[in-house]
Amino acid sequence: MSKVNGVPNGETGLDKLTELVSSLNDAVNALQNVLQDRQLPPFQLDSSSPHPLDSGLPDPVSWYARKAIAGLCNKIIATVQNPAERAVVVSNAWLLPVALNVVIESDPPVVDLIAEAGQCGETVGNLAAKTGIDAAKLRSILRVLTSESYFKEIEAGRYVLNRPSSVLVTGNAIGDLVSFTSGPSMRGGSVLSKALRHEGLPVGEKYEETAFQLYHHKPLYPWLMENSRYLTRFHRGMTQLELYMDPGIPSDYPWEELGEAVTLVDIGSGRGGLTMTLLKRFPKWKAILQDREEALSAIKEFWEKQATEIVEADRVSFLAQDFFAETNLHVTDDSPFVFMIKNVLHNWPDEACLKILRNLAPAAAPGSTLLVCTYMPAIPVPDTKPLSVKEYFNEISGKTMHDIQEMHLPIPEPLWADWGYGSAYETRSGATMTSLLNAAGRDINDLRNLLQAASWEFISATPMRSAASMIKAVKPVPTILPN
Ligand SMILES: C[S@@+](CC[C@H](N)C(=O)[O-])C[C@H]1O[C@@H](n2cnc3c(N)ncnc32)[C@H](O)[C@@H]1O
Repeated sequence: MSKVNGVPNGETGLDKLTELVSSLNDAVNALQNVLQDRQLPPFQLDSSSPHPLDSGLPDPVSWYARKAIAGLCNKIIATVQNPAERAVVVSNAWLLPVALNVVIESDPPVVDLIAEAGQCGETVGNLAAKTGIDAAKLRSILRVLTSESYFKEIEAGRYVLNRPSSVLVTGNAIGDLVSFTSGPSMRGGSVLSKALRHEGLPVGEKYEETAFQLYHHKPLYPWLMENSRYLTRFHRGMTQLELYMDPGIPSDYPWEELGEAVTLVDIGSGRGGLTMTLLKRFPKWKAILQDREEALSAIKEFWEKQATEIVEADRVSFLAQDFFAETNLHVTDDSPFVFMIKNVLHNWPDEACLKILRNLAPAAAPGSTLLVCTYMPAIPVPDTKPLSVKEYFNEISGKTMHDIQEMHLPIPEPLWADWGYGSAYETRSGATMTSLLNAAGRDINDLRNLLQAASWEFISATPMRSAASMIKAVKPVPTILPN
């Protein structure tokens, strides 16, 4: 099983590149079998229509096969490409967000003009005339995008929309989000290495300013308040993104195990879409949505529209609660509190997370459950028996997500240890939060330590068809020492 660079694998006799390509074939076969079994159309790059698997809840095999394929393709490129060439190409990767920003933010947006032109496509000359951008320079930027499979150049200088570029068209919430990530966020990130070096500060001193702040001279949230165009688009984008990146959260966590009648305390709830889904599913559940005072009226309005009967039955309450202040809630009936912190901790550095977690203490009786839904990049598990990609998909084929969770399978070789590029969304989210908010991506050990430091006992981490995992912790019951 052991492999040394360039030396054939002892068991299979395959060199690394052949092993990667054969694994890729196995992952593609697993995905194609799903398409066949479910009578779904083939994946098309050049069509501008979404594939049925681009939204909704995917089956487990296609969820993991797409991760594996992305990870393996990237490892194949890294294996064969000249490292010198790759280093220069990768270090120029800033051109990609910049090019996306050009086609979204031009007036009118280049992406809209190309979409409107339909199958005939639009020429760079017309795009230049309508946007005022120099044609030669625009073409140079568009080449960056076509080489990454955004748009197709059907003849010299004529472009059509394809599936990857279709989500950038105005009105699509993902385009809204990308206008922020490829613009203000990416510009903030450009000074991240300077911010990380703590330039000008004595050794050991903490750098409080984020990279975003260093660049924009304002922390993220005050900056967004002053740039309302981005604020609206950012919120719209984040809400929509959840549908693509977290489709499995309502179905993949064993919610029913929490009890027949519980009160879900949703901390930093936002609109509380997941909580709403759960209250609709479990008629005896209640919820307390906690958020900043200024966020509450929009949250209430959302519930009054989307879950009128739950609001009228008083099963939900809305509480202005700063999570940096102690929670003073008391259970008033026989529905114990279950605390949930979803997509919040990844925004904050450790000290702030500790405050948030410790502030639950007054309301958390011994034995209380806390669920933390957050990104949790995988880490190497050196002692596990390795599994090939083929074995992995044979094992999970036909199984439910619950069966797969129970199997505790390692990430298959040769994707060691984290699906590689297949988990790019999660790893990039962690580092983006470093740049925007001085937070950092946390693996299972970091989360365990954080919870323990706040007197919560880590119980389990459940993978879901989501970029996030669900961490369960409990408030320990104090042991009574015998006299
Ligand atoms: C990234 S959103 C997550 C929202 C929601 N939990 C979800 O999963 O979609 C972070 C939420 O934390 C809230 N928040 C930020 N600072 C807060 C504070 N100091 N106290 C309470 N809520 C806060 C924001 O208003 C926002 O709704």
